[in-house]
Amino acid sequence: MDTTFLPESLQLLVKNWMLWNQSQQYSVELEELLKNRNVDKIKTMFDGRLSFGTAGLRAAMAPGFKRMNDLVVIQSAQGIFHYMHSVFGSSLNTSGVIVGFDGRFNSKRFAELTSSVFLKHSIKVYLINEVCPTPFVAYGIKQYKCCGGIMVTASHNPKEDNGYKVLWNNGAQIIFPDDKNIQKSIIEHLMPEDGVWNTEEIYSNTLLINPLIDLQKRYNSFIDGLLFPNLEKKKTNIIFTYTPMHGVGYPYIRNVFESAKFNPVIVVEQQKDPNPEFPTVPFPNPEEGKSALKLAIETAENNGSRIILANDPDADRLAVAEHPIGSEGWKIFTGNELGALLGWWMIHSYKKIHGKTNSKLVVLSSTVSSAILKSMAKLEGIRFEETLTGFKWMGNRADQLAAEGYKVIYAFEESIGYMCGSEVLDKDGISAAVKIAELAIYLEKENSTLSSALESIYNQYGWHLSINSYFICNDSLTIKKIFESLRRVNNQQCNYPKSILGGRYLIKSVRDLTIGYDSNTIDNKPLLPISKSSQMITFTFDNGLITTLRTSGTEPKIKYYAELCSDPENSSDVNKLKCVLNEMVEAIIEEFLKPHENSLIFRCN
Ligand SMILES: O=P([O-])(O)O[C@H]1O[C@H](COP(=O)(O)O)[C@@H](O)[C@H](O)[C@H]1O
Ligand SMILES: [Mg+2]
Repeated sequence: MDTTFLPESLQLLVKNWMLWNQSQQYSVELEELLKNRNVDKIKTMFDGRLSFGTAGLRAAMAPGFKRMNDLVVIQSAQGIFHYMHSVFGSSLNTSGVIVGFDGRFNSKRFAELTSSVFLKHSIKVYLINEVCPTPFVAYGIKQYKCCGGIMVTASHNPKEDNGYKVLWNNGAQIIFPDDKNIQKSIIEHLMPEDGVWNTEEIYSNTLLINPLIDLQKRYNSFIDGLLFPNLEKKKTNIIFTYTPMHGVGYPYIRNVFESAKFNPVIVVEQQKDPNPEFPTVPFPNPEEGKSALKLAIETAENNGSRIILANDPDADRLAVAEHPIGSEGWKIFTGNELGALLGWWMIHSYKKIHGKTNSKLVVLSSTVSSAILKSMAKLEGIRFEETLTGFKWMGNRADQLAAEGYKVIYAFEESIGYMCGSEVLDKDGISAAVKIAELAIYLEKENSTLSSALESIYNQYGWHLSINSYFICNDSLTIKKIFESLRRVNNQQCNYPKSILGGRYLIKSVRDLTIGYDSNTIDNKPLLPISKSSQMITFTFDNGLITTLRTSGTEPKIKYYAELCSDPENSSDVNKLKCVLNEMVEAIIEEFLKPHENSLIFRCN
């Protein structure tokens, strides 16, 4: 193949990739690109390497070192193996690793290649040999005392993408310094080792174990321990409709509901089996609301069901919709609202089982999530902590807190991610579905619903109104320009905006986690870790509104989050609060992000 038209450094990268790659599919794609002499595209695919973002490695499946493909998977697995070996030594052989995969194109193949790399080094591999939820890998690490785990998934991303979540021996996703050390180790082990391409051999290797049946049993007993005592779950008029969104969830939900003695769910027939084409949804992301839940709503209405449970395709997130009796339509709970409901229920369940709360209990949420959990914790005498975005932060913090003698009973993030208990140190859409179904049944017995329980929670702990959304932006220069225009650096000093709407709402403080500045701390250093490779600025206004603008670590998006809270004692004027929130969010978008000027792509629903 002719590569001479490429700049020399890029030529070398493409040649190396061709030399090491043995996958027919990706060579054909590369040939096509070379034939078309698409230098810019080739540069974006080859120049650099995939790095660990909010949830591991994630990219489109295509040739190149910056894309997901067989070679990049082998290189990543080799990097992980060698780093793990340097940390755990020979105990890695016996403790081993656990590997899972979702139902996307190539996921199984990537999991087999990963297993092959470890088996070549005589490391025990627990390969979950059916598509499985991401939380099963997190749970399995702790159960089998593995040195780590890998889940091949791109969760809710478009069908062209795939990804690689890497978890450490504590059962949480990797963070600094392990992510940086693995990245370094990958670069030191780029050449595929002998025999790793031959995935057929893995199935005759005695070090390969399929733990699924045993793992499922153990997981069911974990769920048993989470259940609210003495709640008769079969005696209910509630029928739950469930969709796994063409992903992995259905057999697992069916199994867990049966073992926890719920009535079976009604499943959305068209979406019940894994399908990498995600044919019935524009985006396989239950966070998208109505557009993603259309078929679930139809199924529910045809079956007299008034509650929908939806997992994202790797079943680590949960969306819920309710059609309260007598109301006009469906209420799709936001991630924050569901966070409040589950938080309240986890605390309430704890009190029911143990009599009362204590100061060693902790709840966690990410810094872009609603402060409702913080407000609840304060009134309930429980410790609260916030972390950066993504469960890798909450999982690891929960682990540290456990080592300090605390008990983390719940963690959540606004992007419909929930961790009930701390046996799974990651978000888990299956246990969250069980807990929310249980709450709905409990409330039914009290003549209440999820929607009215939410209202009571806000009346008790203060109203917390939030608006979160995003713009799509595929151009990194535009993103840079937007955030630079917010910093307006002059003489090495940042000049962040001081107000919006011509001074109507004043900004009280600014935290910039990209450059490591916080106007609120004595030394101006933020309390949370900084990340130079992603953008994230938080503004706090003098009326209490907190807004964060950040770039996604999993998709080409600029996300914005805003919340305005009322005092628990003074929550009467909710409508006024809503108007102020809407007005401010509109102004923040127009003045800070300038979507038209910057050609940002609006969300489609
Ligand atoms: O895109 P980002 O960086 O905002 O990240 C998004 O996706 C992450 C991974 O979710 P999943 O594991 O289901 O893909 C979430 O942890 C995060 O809260 C969410 O904002
Ligand atoms: Mg997911």
